[in-house]
Amino acid sequence: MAAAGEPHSSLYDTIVVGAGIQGSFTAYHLAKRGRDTLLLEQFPLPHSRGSSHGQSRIIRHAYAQEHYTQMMAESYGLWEQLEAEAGAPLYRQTGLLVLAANTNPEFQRFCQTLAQHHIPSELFTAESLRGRFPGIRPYCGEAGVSDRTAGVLYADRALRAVQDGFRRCGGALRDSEQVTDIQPGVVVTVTTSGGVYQAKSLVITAGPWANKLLAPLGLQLPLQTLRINVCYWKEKVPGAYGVSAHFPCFLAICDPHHIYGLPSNEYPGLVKICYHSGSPADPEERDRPPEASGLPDIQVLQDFVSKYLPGLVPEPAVVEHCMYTNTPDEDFVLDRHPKFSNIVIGAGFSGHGFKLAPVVGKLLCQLSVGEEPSYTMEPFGIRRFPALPPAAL
Ligand SMILES: Cc1cc2nc3c(=O)[nH]c(=O)nc-3n(C[C@H](O)[C@H](O)[C@H](O)COP(=O)(O)OP(=O)(O)OC[C@H]3O[C@@H](n4cnc5c(N)ncnc54)[C@H](O)[C@@H]3O)c2cc1C
Ligand SMILES: O=C(O)[C@@H]1CCCCN1
Repeated sequence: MAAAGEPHSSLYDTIVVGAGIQGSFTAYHLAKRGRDTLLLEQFPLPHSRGSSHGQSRIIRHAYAQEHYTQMMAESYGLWEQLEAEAGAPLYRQTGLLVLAANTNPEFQRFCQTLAQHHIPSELFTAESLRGRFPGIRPYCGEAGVSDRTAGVLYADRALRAVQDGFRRCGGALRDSEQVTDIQPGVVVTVTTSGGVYQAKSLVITAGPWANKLLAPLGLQLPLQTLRINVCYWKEKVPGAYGVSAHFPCFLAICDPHHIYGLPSNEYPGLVKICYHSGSPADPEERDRPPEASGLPDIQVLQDFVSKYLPGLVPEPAVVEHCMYTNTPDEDFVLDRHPKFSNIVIGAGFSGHGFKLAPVVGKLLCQLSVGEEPSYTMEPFGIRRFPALPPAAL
């Protein structure tokens, strides 16, 4: 292998830009198939500047959109396989409770998808919720549906495991190398802060930096990058909302944005509860306070916690930060560049892509080797966005 700064003497089969969970899983699948693969990451690993860091993520079959529930069947199997390879637990089953007014159409779609796919689940009324989950104070007319298969993924550990798996299959991972130029062609030439590399195909999985890399390639996707406040709330009685007390993950369908939570586990005595939106932010200046008055997300969460979860102190005890990269419909972008077919793009994971990364990585791998993808790619195509500047294509 060439040292940093020297040109690689041979041609890679594929270069993957961005070692978040999506790029790392793509590289893992490519290397497993024996492809000579280089995974490039701009920051030293591990880092907390993108979207894949932190202790925990929700994993669930439950989705209002059937295409994700379908993909999750395979994703669970691939997570198990990675767990066996890593020899360390990567997730813990806790169950998930979806909460909403029983007339809510999105809630009804969750119920339908769970039933159609025979996912073990249970329906709750406000009364039965109160009986089963004394830590929750449901309002009149509220309903719940559980997904018993859901749980928590240990995110940092999972990211490390997939990168280790990639290396074990012979893949090359170079961190602290920022991609600064991409020259398309039958052979793609990639220049980084540390060297120049060539490959037959390229996969761009750059998280909130996606549009920055795509601009010189004549493409701008309708992506919005948001700074998310990841809030942890103190239990009045330690463990009352914990995994050992069988408190589940939850997703409360609220207007305009959902609120979700994970039982206390990673930080003893603290429950993670977040707002499924944030303030627009450039990933280069993520923590700069927004100029106009930002989203009142923490206030909304405080109101929710005081009304709904009486066993928690209604003020966040710890706040961490993470980035969402949202598409207008919150479906992912998994497609080839419209002009350069050997450049594949994975972007816009809209705050729900971690659990699906094993399948996303497989699909991006299939696209880059020219194989028919295993799922319908209709929801994920670039052409669904009507406002793409035609000059770009
Ligand atoms: C607060 C929060 C909660 C979430 N909760 C859940 C959940 O419960 N369940 C779930 O399934 N999903 C969840 N998600 C979503 C999930 O974490 C993301 O969808 C996923 O991490 C996106 O991964 P990514 O690889 O696309 O992006 P990233 O992790 O940002 O990776 C992109 C990488 O590309 C690198 N890069 C960018 N530009 C360059 C360059 N020029 N050269 C080299 N490298 C470059 C970046 O440094 C970065 O490491 C959550 C996200 C957040 C923020
Ligand atoms: O992907 C998930 O399961 C969660 C749901 C709520 C928003 C954040 N992501």
